[in-house]
Amino acid sequence: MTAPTTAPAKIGAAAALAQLSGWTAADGKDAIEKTFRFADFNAAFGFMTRVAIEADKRDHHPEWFNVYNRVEVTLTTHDCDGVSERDVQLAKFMDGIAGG
Ligand SMILES: C[C@H](O)[C@H](O)[C@H]1CNC2=NC(N)=NC(=O)C2=N1
Repeated sequence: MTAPTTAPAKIGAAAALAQLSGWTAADGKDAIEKTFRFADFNAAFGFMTRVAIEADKRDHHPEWFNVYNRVEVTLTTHDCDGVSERDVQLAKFMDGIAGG
């Protein structure tokens, strides 16, 4: 794990969504959300495992909820109490490995 040394700048959900596809703004807090669907639990959990390893390397972790083949993800940055570029980068990583 590599801890970031400076707090990230808050860019807000709208600025993040302008750089992403399939993500939406969360209700009630500055965060972005996406629901990923996979062929089965094995594929969903494989995705979560790959994301978990990368997220820990980045010291930037998702909120998520999994049932069978569905993974609901919420990204926000606690360190700036809103969406930062770190969320955009993690969202792009997830999109890149999710396929489809
Ligand atoms: C101490 C540790 O570096 C911080 O709490 C990290 C951990 N993971 C994190 N994850 C997210 N999503 N936002 C953060 O601000 C954050 N901060």
